[in-house]
Amino acid sequence: MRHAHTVGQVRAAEAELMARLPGGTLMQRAAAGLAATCARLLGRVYGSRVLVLAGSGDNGGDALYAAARLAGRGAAVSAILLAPEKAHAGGLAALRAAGGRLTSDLSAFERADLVLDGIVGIGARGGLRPEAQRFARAERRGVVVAVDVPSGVDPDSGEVAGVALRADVTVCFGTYKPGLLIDPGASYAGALQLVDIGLEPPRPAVTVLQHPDLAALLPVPSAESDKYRRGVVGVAAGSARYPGAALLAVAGALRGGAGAVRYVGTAAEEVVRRFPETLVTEGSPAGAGRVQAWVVGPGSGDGAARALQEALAGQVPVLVDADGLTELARLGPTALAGRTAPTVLTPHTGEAARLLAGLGAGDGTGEPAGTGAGQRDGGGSREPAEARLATARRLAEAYGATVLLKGSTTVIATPGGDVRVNPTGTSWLATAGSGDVLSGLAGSLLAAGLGPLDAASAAAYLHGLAGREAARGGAPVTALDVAAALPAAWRTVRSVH
Ligand SMILES: NC(=O)C1=CN([C@@H]2O[C@H](COP(=O)(O)OP(=O)(O)OC[C@H]3O[C@@H](n4cnc5c(N)ncnc54)[C@H](O)[C@@H]3O)[C@@H](O)[C@H]2O)[C@@H](O)CC1
Ligand SMILES: [K+]
Repeated sequence: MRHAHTVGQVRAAEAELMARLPGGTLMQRAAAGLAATCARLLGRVYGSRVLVLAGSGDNGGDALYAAARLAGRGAAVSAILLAPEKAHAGGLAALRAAGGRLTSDLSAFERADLVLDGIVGIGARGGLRPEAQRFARAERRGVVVAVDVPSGVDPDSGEVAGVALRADVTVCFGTYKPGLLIDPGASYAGALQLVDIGLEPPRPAVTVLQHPDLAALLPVPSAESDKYRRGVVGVAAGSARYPGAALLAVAGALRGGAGAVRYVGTAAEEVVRRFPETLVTEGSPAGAGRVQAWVVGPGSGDGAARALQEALAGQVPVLVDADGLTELARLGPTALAGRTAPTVLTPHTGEAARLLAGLGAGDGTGEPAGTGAGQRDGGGSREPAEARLATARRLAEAYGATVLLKGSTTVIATPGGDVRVNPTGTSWLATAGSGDVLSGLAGSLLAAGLGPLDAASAAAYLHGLAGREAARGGAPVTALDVAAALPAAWRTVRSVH
């Protein structure tokens, strides 16, 4: 599990630690870890060409001290100072003493075996300044190692206002920063290396799961398991207008670890023809047999209102998606007020906007917020990352539900303030119906006994891996391909232990 902390949290933890340690200790720890990673990347330090890009703050200080260590081991180190009069004095003196030299020759960037990006770290304000921008655009041959954060990436949100330096490796100090885990920042960070500098930060702002976490979370049938003990997931999806959504949600649910899938709705015949292992009922959730979790809404069209009401009235977890979300936005958060079992909402950006608009609904003061049931567009994710984090948090708190906000980096937030971001996403998943597969999958994990945060984040993780697996070699994928690749995704996470 990777934990990330905001700049504010890092600064507070650093201040607390620095008060107990001799001055400069943290920077030396950071520089030692940074130099060790650079040495590993170079293989042979002696005779290698290293270029330092040093800004005016402590990020530049880290880079200069690390470069001094490399110079001490025989690397030919040169440094470009972006603001020479404000460069870190101690770091610069150390580099000079070790034989490093200053340069203003930009071609050094292109020639270096390794570039240390110490332009700016957690002190970044706004987009990269003009004098730094040319490095983001320059050609280079060697490895780029970002110090703490790739310069130009907002450490808290992952936003890139304009350009940023693309790193092969980012060496971060004390804890990961959210911007390294969230796109677009994540795509600039390369491989992440954490250097322990003794920081003890509080509860993380953002957490990211890794393969071993998934392997520990995913259900394994025991010797006593039968299909009912493994959980039955009810899927209320599909309509005359969108029968395919029923098939896709069921396809996801069948690969989610529940012991059985119970489909309820108008597409019963198609579902059982395609997936004969499914239990089917033509009615609505109230008339169906017992389930351990409901998935409501994919392609439900006009049937969404009744299905949602009946599913919410039960005391099992309910996952609401698509037309179910449009209906929930119309009703507002009061529709969930009496629930004792968890609710999971899986909006894309357009649905999230409807849910936000729905915050005034249902309390007698707001206008109904729905913008047309049955609408299956608006799945884009161009909203800034920072806004997406805030949106997920706000919806989770206001609706008292776990919210999985789909996008290039899917964000999962709980009403209690936990936030996870999914690291496995791929743009190949931006394909019609892939959200329906995700809903079925997450509902199935809920029925199998995972809590709402774990079910939603494990589903996003597996779904992303399955998307990558299906698109292997650069082929376009369909939602059914993603569902079919889910078993491979399970095997992948279980193979790493
Ligand atoms: N505070 C600490 O205890 C520690 C800090 N460390 C390092 O110190 C860094 C933070 O240092 P600072 O607080 O000095 O801040 P930074 O060095 O990250 O940035 C501040 C400087 O960058 C310039 N700057 C700000 N935004 C910019 C932009 N968009 N484009 C170009 N330049 C910009 C500012 O003029 C300012 O002088 C961390 O990222 C980490 O690398 C580490 O040494 C570990 C310990
Ligand atoms: K940096």
